[in-house]
Amino acid sequence: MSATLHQELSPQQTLTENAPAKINLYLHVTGKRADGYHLLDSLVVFAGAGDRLHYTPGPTPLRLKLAGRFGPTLGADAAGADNLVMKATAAVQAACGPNAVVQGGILVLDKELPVASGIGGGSADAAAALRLLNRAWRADLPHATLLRIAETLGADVPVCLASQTARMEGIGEQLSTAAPVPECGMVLVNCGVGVSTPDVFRTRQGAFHPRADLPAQWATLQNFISLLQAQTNSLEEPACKVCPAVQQVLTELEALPEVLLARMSGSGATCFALFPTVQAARHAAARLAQTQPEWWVWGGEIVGCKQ
Ligand SMILES: C[C@@](CO)(OP(=O)(O)O)[C@H](O)COP(=O)(O)OP(=O)(O)OC[C@H]1O[C@@H](n2ccc(N)nc2=O)[C@H](O)[C@@H]1O
Ligand SMILES: Nc1ncnc2c1ncn2[C@@H]1O[C@H](COP(=O)(O)OP(=O)(O)O)[C@@H](O)[C@H]1O
Repeated sequence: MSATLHQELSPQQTLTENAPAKINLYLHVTGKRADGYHLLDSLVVFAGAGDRLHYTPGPTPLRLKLAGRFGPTLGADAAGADNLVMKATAAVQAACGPNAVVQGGILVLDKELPVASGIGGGSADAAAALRLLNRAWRADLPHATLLRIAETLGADVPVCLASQTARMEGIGEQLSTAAPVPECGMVLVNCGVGVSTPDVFRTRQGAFHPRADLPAQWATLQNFISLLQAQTNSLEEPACKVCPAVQQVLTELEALPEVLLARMSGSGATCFALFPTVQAARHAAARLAQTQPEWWVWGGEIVGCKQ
């Protein structure tokens, strides 16, 4: 957060929610609905990387300020009603009962995740706003109500609400529990080119991929990686056509020492790689950040790994 914003906030009153990046470890397009939306099957995890949303209650109206590395990318216009944070805020307000204490004040979004990049930053922000204002305004909306609101905000918002490893099907509304993934490290890389989700879905060709057969528990890290290697991201090939830099990112990730798997997340362009340890991932990220200083590179942990 910038020094100016810090001065506007009173730290004692400020509440904060993390908005972790969503990573699709595999993503199969399994079919297409009559309305043109594609059916998906995906194993979703959350990374230690993320945006942060801060809220300091105060007089109405409620304002949103953008900060962080990618705040300027989102643009000043994006601090209005179109921002998913403000849409989530309006939805919580509309659902509040008479005992809630709805206030104005200031929301500060520390935008640390690249925008329109396949890791659901906007969805994570919306989910963080739902959790944060439900708490701050003492709205006490049950999880089921928040989930219904989340579905109206975007296909990835429901899975971001709990921000825990989950299997995601339908267009994102069908969530089921998935076994915690074995402890490992992750690197995320974005080449700085925003990729349009509709363009990628339109470019996809060929047969649909089947629903994956997942075990109830992961026996070992090797077992986990082997199963992921047998899956794919159905959107990787079309994304490479829309944005050829994705292939370069994948090639660089595959060349890193100790890498176990490299793949694109969501509709791109962010790609991830898995490593045997968090330390190996951090070393690999530091190395890549040196050779590709223009890229956004992060290395660290997956949230909620099996210890
Ligand atoms: C692909 C995923 C996988 O997690 O991640 P991201 O790349 O966004 O991170 C999501 O399903 C993205 O869902 P969402 O973020 O809501 O997609 P939107 O941008 O609203 O969709 C834009 C357009 O893409 C197409 N679309 C989207 C989702 C889907 N399941 N089928 C589609 O055909 C539709 O043409 C839609 O109008
Ligand atoms: N808080 C937000 N953060 C990012 N994008 C937002 C936000 N609010 C609205 N948007 C819009 O949502 C679109 C998708 O953003 P994002 O969630 O980053 O994509 P993806 O799911 O592909 O990573 C952006 O192009 C942007 O215009």
